[in-house]
Amino acid sequence: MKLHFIINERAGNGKGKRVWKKLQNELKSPFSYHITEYKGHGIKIAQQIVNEDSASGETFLIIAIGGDGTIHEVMNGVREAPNVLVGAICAGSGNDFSRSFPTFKSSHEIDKYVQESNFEYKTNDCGCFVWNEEKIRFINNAGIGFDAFVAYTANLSRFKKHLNTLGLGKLSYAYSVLKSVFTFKMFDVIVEQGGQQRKYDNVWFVTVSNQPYFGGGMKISPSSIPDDGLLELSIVYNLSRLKLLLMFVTVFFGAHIKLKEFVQVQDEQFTLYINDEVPCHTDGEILGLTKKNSKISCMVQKKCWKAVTKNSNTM
Ligand SMILES: Nc1ncnc2c1ncn2[C@@H]1O[C@H](COP(=O)(O)OP(=O)(O)OP(=O)(O)O)[C@@H](O)[C@H]1O
Repeated sequence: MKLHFIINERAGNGKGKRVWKKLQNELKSPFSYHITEYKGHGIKIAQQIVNEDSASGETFLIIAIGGDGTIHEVMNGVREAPNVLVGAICAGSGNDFSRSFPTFKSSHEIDKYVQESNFEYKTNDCGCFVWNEEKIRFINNAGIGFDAFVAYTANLSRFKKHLNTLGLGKLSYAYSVLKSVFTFKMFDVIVEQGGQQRKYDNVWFVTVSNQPYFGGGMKISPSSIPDDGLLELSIVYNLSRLKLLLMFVTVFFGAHIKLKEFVQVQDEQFTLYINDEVPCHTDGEILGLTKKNSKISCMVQKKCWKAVTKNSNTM
């Protein structure tokens, strides 16, 4: 099996580089590797690998080394290519991918997986956000509002870099939540589902989930399963700033679902209508701001990618 690595050396404030350096020296299997040089580069590299290797008909493995953003880019480059398996070594700060999908932890695991003749994988769904007429895929979740605002604040934060340096990267999201609670402006949204429309006022965020976790371990959508052909849309609205802060404590345990200000619906597709400028993200990567009269379609893409799975006690 051909083995490719796509590495974001900057992920986790340099953890990507450290992880790759160690792995590179230890790997016994032949491999090719590609270092990302700018935001979005991971998509182009993955596309290029797929274009070059698909013709052979041979199965090949692409391993992303980085955080959720790097894995997100690799997935958007691979798309529905049938003979590609996707794996990851988590080297970011949030690493929500690793909470629902198996990841490699060592060169030994990778060597063992590649050498197996009967490599195991699981076919999963992903979500799609139609943004400016382009379909953007997400593996973990996509969101509009406060969670995107927090991701934006976290990505710009110098404090995040300091926390990463101290090995406390997971705290950076909590810090950004605290800061954003006092600055974020709530918005109104109309959700269309199954031909019915419902309006929500004073919304903090709308999150569409393919797996339970977001923001570095918060269990926003406990019932989400990445291969059930469905997405879960969660809305938090009409909540005071103080109660929102309390909610972010309960969300680590999934207890927030009992709040009357939390609504969740499940379906294959949703359409959102928004009239304000609100930040949006897919897998924590900022897409931009909605505009006046924005219409965002969101749908599941069933069983469209293959994730490496536990194999002979290796992972
Ligand atoms: N060479 C590079 N220079 C600057 N940005 C890069 C480079 N390579 C990748 N990126 C971008 O860095 C961003 C963050 O990457 P990633 O999400 O992997 O790490 P992280 O933010 O540390 O982890 P997490 O998302 O799990 O918190 C992504 O938007 C990615 O496109």
